[in-house]
Amino acid sequence: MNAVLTVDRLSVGAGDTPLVRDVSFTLGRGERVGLIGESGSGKSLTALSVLGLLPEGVRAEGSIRLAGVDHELVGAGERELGRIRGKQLTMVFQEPMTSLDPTQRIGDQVAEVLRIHSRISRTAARAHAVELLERVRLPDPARTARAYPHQLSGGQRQRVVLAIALANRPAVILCDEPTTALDVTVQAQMLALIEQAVADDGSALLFITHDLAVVATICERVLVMYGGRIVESGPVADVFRRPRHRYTAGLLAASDLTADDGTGRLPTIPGSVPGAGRFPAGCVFRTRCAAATDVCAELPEWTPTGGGGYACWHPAGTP
Ligand SMILES: Nc1ncnc2c1ncn2[C@@H]1O[C@H](COP(=O)(O)OP(=O)(O)OP(=O)(O)O)[C@@H](O)[C@H]1O
Repeated sequence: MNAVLTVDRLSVGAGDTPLVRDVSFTLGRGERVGLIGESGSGKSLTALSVLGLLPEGVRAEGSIRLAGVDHELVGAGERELGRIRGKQLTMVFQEPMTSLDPTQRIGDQVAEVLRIHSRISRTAARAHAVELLERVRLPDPARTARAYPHQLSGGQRQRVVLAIALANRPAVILCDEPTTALDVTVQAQMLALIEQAVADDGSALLFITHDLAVVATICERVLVMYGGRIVESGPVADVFRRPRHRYTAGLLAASDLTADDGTGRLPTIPGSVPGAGRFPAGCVFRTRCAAATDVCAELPEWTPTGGGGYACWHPAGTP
């Protein structure tokens, strides 16, 4: 595999307290990897370490390397990191207003990230910004470009953040619960956009989420964190069907990654995998779901779950 991001023995701590321990993983070009784990297991600190955005008093050790960048990211200076952030490495957070400036028009904010990293005229950047807003399917992009963040819905704001993240065709996109605050339909549209964007640009995706259905929908590989460590990793289908770590099995059993019978309740499927508890024996996960409601209507196996994601399984042997 051609690794674009290599994290090697990353440890993060605050004073003497270890928070992330000995985490190693790679992301290949165009690869979509989920990072799951209970609250406080170290997912966000891992992603923030990659961006060099750890909070005051929290320090990283180990190695983080980005293909094409000849220096180490752990301990790199603000100047070096500033050249990489927003260009090769971008992040989409859960709450779009933490990323957007409430006093600046949307189009100017998108244009700014283009101009920081490449020498293009203000006019060209503005025109490209409108194209990017169109790419994330915002209605009337030229008008949206003139709007301020408070004039958009939460889902539209998150699309703007995605447009900013995609602006410079990054090598790696880190997403930290980007769809958690959105309603089910908007969440599905956002996932489809992210999937399409990484496919178009060949970016690697690290997707942090609590929602295992989202992982089954969008990711090929998954890393499971527990107590600051990666306790299990592998292709989504393998890890979800045959979890090896007790914690992963518990996480799957507690998840709502199961078929919805239309009642809004989430029944247990008979014949489920021991330990995981909810999947039909021999089921195969589809990881290239378009994540759109209309797809689910056409194909019953693409079933919306109560958690707002999509359980993308179908019986083994079906194409
Ligand atoms: N600034 C900080 N100082 C000290 N400890 C911190 C700091 N930020 C986070 N932590 C601790 O580090 C651990 C990992 O936090 P992190 O935010 O990475 O977890 P997470 O897996 O992303 O959780 P969540 O799913 O709730 O976002 C937690 O125990 C958290 O309390």
